[in-house]
Amino acid sequence: MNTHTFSPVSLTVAKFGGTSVADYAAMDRCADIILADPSVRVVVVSASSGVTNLLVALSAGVAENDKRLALLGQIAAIQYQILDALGRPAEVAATLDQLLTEMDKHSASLAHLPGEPARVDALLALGEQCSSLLFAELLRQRGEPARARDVREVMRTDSHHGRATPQLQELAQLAQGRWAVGLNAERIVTQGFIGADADGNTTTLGRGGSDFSAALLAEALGADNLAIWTDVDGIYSCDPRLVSGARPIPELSFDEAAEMATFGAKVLHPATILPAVRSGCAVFVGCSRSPELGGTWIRNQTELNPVYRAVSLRRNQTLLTVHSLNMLHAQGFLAELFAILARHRISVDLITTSEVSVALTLDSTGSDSGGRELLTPALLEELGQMCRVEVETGLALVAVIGNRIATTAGVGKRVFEVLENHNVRMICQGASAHNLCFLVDGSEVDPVVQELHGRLLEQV
Ligand SMILES: Nc1ncnc2c1ncn2[C@@H]1O[C@H](COP(=O)(O)OP(=O)(O)O)[C@@H](O)[C@H]1O
Ligand SMILES: N[C@@H](CC(=O)OP(=O)(O)O)C(=O)O
Repeated sequence: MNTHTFSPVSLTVAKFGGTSVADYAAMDRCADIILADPSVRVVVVSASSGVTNLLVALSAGVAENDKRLALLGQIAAIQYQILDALGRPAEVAATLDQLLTEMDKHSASLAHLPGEPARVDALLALGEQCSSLLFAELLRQRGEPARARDVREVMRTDSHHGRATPQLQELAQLAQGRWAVGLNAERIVTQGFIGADADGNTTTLGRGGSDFSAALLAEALGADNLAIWTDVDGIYSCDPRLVSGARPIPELSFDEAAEMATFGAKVLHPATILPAVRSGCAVFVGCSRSPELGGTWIRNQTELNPVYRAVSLRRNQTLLTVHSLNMLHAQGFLAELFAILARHRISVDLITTSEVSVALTLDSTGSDSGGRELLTPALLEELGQMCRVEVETGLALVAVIGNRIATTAGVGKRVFEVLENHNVRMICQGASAHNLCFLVDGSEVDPVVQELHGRLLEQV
């Protein structure tokens, strides 16, 4: 990242993801980045890599005590590696032990009452509490005034455990009142992913939610820049783990980045862009292991606006199709359908309609399973009273992202040539200038994406 672009009075919120704080060496590299940039006053960390997954496994209720203790042991080993490298300072060691004891207590309780939402959130939140505690100590040992502060002091949410909604006004008031004043004196290290409701109960924002937390804090504090430090040197034209010809994109518009995140570019949580757009904060994505490689800047406007920018994919998609002859020439059917979905807190993602059926995918942001769990028996029963319902799982959503997609001749032909031998289950095109997307069977998606990327983005 070019540190010279920041004036001394500007404010950057920097977020470091799980791999960036995976162990002591990784955390130490993050400290280099922070110390090189005086504008970074708020540091948001995720749990060390692997810890949230282990906590999720515990939250499902591990009844066999040996197995439960083994999972706790794996978490403790990750945290103690860092604590040991820090020389086991007594106060930090004592606080870490308290957090690990809480993990033990909550996981023991969930072994008998699996999935209890408030307790699950209390358990999941402990990963970020451990990493922020250790990272603040590391910064202090590097000679930098820094304090771990509990994000629940400011990150007010509703009480919807597992997928809480931030309360923006309260968050802004609390962040301005409690954090803004002291920012020049010491850097704040805080937790992504977690928040608290008005009664002080711990909540979480959904899997991968630390980017979102950092964007919300940047907005609440009026930051100039939000830096997302991760394990890739920017946002690529496709997931580099899947497509070897994918290339980093130096500059993206907010619109393009939002589409990419929504349609599966895991490097950015889908909700990250909106707070940045609202507050006019520029977003940088770079690699904490190799900051010298630069990264992607996301801004309101970009110099280049190519038709084809990227291909994204989302696995594990669920398609809900509702059929009813009552829909024929009727008024209000869709309104009723959406009212039911809204009552069950389901946000519709893609939608296509015919005279007698509606097919839709679910917004599965923050879900590990593509939103399958959102289709509760109560919802299906209510829908079943007004129409015939079909649920298909195991699909994958592919999105071609760029500019003027809906108004450029030949886009459909180039995309669908690749799909000649595949069954396309649903197509959405036309509503957005920035994407064309379709569903295919999950087992076919890798070659489809590789070939599409090759044709649209690798051929000159
Ligand atoms: N278009 C893309 N550009 C870059 N990375 C992508 C893209 N799509 C998916 N990814 C994946 O996102 C990963 C980084 O996201 P994530 O693992 O959530 O990071 P962190 O733990 O830092 O939050 C990368 O390792 C990469 O495999
Ligand atoms: N630790 C949380 C939140 C998060 O955003 O993590 P990461 O930044 O490593 O994706 C999770 O794994 O869901």
